[in-house]
Amino acid sequence: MSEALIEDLPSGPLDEYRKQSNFNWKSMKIFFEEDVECLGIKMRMWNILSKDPLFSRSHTVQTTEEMKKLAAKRLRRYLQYNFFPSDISSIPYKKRLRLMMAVNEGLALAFPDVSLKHAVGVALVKNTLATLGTERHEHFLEAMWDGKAIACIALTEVAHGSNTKQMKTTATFDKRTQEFVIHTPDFQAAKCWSGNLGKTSTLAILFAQLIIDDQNFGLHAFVVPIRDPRTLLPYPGITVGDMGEKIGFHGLDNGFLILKNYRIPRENLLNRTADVTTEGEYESSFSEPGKILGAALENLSLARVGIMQGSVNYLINAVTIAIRYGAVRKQFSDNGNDTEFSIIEYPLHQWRLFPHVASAVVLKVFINFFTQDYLDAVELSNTSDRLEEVNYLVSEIHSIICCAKPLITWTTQHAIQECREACGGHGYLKAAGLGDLRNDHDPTVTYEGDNNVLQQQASNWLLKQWHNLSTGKKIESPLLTAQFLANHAQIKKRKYRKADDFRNPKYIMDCYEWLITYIIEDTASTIQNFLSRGYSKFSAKNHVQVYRSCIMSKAYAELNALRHFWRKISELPSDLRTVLTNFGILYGVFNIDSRISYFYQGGYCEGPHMVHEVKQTILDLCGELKPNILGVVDALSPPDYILNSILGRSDGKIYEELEKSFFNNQGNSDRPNWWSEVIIENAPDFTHRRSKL
Ligand SMILES: Cc1cc2nc3c(=O)[nH]c(=O)nc-3n(C[C@H](O)[C@H](O)[C@H](O)COP(=O)(O)OP(=O)(O)OC[C@H]3O[C@@H](n4cnc5c(N)ncnc54)[C@H](O)[C@@H]3O)c2cc1C
Repeated sequence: MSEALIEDLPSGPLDEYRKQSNFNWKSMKIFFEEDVECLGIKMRMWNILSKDPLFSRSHTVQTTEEMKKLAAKRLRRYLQYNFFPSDISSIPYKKRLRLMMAVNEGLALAFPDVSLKHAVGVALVKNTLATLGTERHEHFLEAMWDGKAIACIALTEVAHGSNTKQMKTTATFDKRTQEFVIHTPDFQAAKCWSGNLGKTSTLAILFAQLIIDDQNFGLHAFVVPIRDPRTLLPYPGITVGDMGEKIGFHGLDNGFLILKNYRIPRENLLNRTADVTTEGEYESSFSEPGKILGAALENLSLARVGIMQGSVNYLINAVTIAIRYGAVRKQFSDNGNDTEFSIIEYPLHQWRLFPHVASAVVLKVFINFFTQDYLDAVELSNTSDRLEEVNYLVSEIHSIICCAKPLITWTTQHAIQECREACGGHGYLKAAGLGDLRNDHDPTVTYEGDNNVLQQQASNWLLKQWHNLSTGKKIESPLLTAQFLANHAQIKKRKYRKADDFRNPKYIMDCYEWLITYIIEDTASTIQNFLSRGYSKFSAKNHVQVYRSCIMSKAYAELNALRHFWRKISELPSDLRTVLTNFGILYGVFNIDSRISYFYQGGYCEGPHMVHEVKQTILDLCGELKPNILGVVDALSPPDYILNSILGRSDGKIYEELEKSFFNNQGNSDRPNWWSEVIIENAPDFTHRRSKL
């Protein structure tokens, strides 16, 4: 991909700030996009969709029914387009998945409903079939590749979401007929929330407790036909429906499902890790059934990676809108002078927004490059017969994802709200785009694992490494994310000195290592304390979540993000590296500031100096980053068609767009046809009355 292929941005009110940046934004864009082929495929897709009336962008409010219909029609058209290379199914696994992710990312930016319908109904199901299924599921997989089936993932039940082990749907083997009998015992066991299930899916990948002769072998995945693909009517034995109005993602038909002794062939069990023979024998390639559940759910982490990619893109969209608006919007002047300042000139406005731009920069680079690590690990686990050997790697990847997804989605959630407020009243217009970003992004903190629950898995993994250390075993961290703990004795001795330099990335990383080591040790000893007082392990762990484990997970996620970031930007030419280094530092110090009390509590520092230095570094950096802020946002942002915000357009013509928005708003100046129902009798006509005074 050459810079020449990236179009220049239109001239306008943003020129003044654009001129101030001292690097080539197109070179930076190429760096952010990471993979030339992925960017090419996205650009081609955007270009085609922008010319298709079915994909025209609008700011009008539609009914939920209309939005569901539109999303379903768009999904069908999208599948017909087939944006993947024609040989996609024969491309090696890792490359294939990266390309599929790129297309999904591109779609999610503009059409999140369609993208989620595709992600859960096609991509995720394909991946589940490919990784948990075997050759006997090829016909399902082929149908998915050919766009002949829309499916759904049915895991969550009415009474259980996070605690998957307690799911009550059963799949009982009937040796006589060689079938599984799928059954929903009561309403609380009804499957719910499954995307596409409400109106459109014909197949479900359904998770149920596998029962043979009254023995429960745990949660397993089954392919379950739901609706007749020719009529979209449910098969007998199936009760299925839409869950109703939600607070966002209106085009997605989230559904519920109740099965009454519904029979499926034995072969519909996804049997890569465990099978049931014709004789009703349970055969597992694992010794412990618990690990089967782990393998099945690990497969779902692909969706978590997709969520992180999408979430960072939402963050980018939000900061793009707020920064461009802040550069054009002017309020107040000094000393009666008529020349007003752009609101981006105010230190308070910079402090509210620039750390979010820094998050967008760091997290974009992190997720790009972590995706590669993730795909390497998936490839290894899918190709190796000795699955237990990749256990360490999978566990580490799992823990990274379990804290990175909360970090990224919460960061974005908070940033969108700040960006909405930073655009003042106009930010509240639907046409500003921030409201849709906020509502559509919101469930990412819940689905594919509630953030608070996921974080516990990351902190448990860290505590396990700590336990290994203290019992003389080795740290199980092939990706080296926790290797620093081996140096804990030295790390704990670190103290803040006045000469310490927060502008030095290495020093920031030292702070993080100290923080995490301190919290892990404190958490582990507090758990021991609870255990010695008779608490169960479960209860003891629950009592260290607040102020300890949660913070440990967050800090570990930030450390991982920064590590990837420093490593990757070190390969850049110096102009780009210098600019991005400062964004990385701002990200680090801003987050250290929010945890500063731990540095005092743990004796890392005393007196006011450290906190003063941290805060001053943030303020100084905000001022220093201002000349480059627009350039960085331009490098991150998608094209206007995708951003679809009247406040965030690349030409900066916000007032022209607002005017169009006011006047193109259909019926805006019409008298409402219900006017006669609301007029007030004998209301005075002030054009005919004069004051008697
Ligand atoms: C838009 C959308 C799409 C979805 N799509 C699908 C889909 O396609 N397929 C599917 O199967 N599901 C889907 N889901 C469901 C989703 O995966 C679940 O909602 C999610 O896993 C959380 O489960 P839950 O709702 O039961 O929450 P719960 O587990 O009941 O959690 C409720 C609250 O309790 C807290 N909590 C729970 N346990 C603990 C604990 N041990 N310690 C402290 N706090 C705790 C959580 O942090 C959370 O805040 C979707 C959900 C949404 C909103």
